[in-house]
Amino acid sequence: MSFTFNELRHSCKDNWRVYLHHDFVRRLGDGTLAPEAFRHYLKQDYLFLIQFGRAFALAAYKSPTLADLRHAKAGLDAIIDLELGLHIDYCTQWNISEQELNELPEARATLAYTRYVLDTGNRGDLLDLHVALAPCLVGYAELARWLTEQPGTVRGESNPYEAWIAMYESAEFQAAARAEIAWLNERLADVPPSRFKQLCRIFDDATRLEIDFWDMGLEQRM
Ligand SMILES: Cc1ncc(CN)c(N)n1
Repeated sequence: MSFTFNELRHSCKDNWRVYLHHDFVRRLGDGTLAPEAFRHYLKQDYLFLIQFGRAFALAAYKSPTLADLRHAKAGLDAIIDLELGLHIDYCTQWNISEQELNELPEARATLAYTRYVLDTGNRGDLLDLHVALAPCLVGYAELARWLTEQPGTVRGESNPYEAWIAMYESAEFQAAARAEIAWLNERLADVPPSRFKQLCRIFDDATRLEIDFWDMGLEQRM
């Protein structure tokens, strides 16, 4: 029996839909998201991305081959250079200083999600870790594509969140997500059904933690 990423995604299709089509995402798309909710999300996402950078570094550490090591490095580059670069620019535009970012406490949703992924990677193997990382990379790439297809999505300068959407629909980010899916498809082809079931649990856990992250942003919770 051979499994694919699509089957993994399908195994938690209801939570996957809630994650991708969350109110936070819809409001980013039509430009109606409260600026304070976005600021709260931005600040927490900065902290999130730092921890995810550590998780991709853990993937590099756990990589047995040069190909795996290169794949982990590409994920780390996507987080550190592409996403965190934009975040820091964004924070400047939204008057959030570097000092404020460095003094921020982590919200519970940030702590729960990032430490779940790091713990899964520490106690499991490289496949467990990449499955825990997948909703982050693959999910944002998919939700950017979904947003661009929605008739209610406002593009251009009249949407204050235009640059955010553009970053996730960019060729570089979409390519990083496709590379993650290809890597997962190769590994999933060899796993037995009992192992696939464990991986579905990890994927669903990470997807639910993404939903909590949107909720945290929308309700500006700590
Ligand atoms: C919470 C969260 N999840 C995913 C991404 C996209 N890497 C992000 N920036 N933040």
